[in-house]
Amino acid sequence: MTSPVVVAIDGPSGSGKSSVSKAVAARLGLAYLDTGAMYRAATVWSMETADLSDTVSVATAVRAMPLVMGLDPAAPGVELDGRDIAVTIRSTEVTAAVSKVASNLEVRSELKRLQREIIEQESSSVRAVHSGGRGIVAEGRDITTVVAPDADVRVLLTASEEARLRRRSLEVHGAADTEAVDATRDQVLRRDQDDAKVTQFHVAADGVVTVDSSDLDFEQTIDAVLAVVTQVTGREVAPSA
Ligand SMILES: Nc1ncnc2c1ncn2[C@@H]1O[C@H](COP(=O)(O)OP(=O)(O)OP(=O)(O)O)[C@@H](O)[C@H]1O
Ligand SMILES: Nc1ccn([C@H]2C[C@H](O)[C@@H](COP(=O)(O)O)O2)c(=O)n1
Repeated sequence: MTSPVVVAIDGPSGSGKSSVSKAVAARLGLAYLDTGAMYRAATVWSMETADLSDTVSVATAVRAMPLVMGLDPAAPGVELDGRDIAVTIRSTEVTAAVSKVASNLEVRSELKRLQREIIEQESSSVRAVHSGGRGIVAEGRDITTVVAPDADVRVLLTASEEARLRRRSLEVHGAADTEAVDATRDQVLRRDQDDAKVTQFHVAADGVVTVDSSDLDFEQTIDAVLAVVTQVTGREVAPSA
């Protein structure tokens, strides 16, 4: 049995955090936590049950939010009050509003508490005895610095603005021409600007390893992150099938 490992990955929008973290978790047999999905779920819940312009009302709502995070990297569901909201949280409306909710410091404090609880649970040695020594890959904007600064492996996944806009544009519009890229700027660059007021994800903190994926394809980026895991923990990763 290998001991549990915690891998923390931060980075700006479109750098590949979610897709790369999921693949890394699957390759290592670890759980996967998408903390951005938690802020998005908090936004959905606040839209439904609070006044978005009132920070106290939003914080009160989020403290009572009936959220269940799925941790399977192959199917990481998000359940709110018994409803599957995996699609809803990716809507344009939620994406446009999420930075406002994420800048509410009381919301951040509550979600940090929940995130630490999940990371602790997935990496406790008690659980490891039963699960063959799991662990977790947690990704977001403040995991390496605030939520899990003591994680075994800490990675800042970056990419140039151009690469991030192109990737998001291809994903959302199926094209990366000027018009499609321009339509993507708000959800990538404006959001980063707003998010950077409360979190620091552009520069690696001390001890955090930067992986720049600007000139790497998806598979090369996964391999680069796995190489950091091996380098830091000594854990060998089996080649993909
Ligand atoms: N190295 C890469 N090369 C090419 N495309 C990539 C690479 N990494 C990720 N992608 C693609 O870029 C898009 C954005 O990736 P992803 O959603 O994982 O980014 P993210 O950092 O989680 O973004 P956000 O924080 O906005 O949710 C996806 O379509 C993904 O498949
Ligand atoms: N640890 C985190 C994770 C996410 N956020 C905020 C910033 C984003 O705008 C929003 C959604 O994240 P995404 O799904 O795009 O990765 O949540 C944060 O502040 N801290």
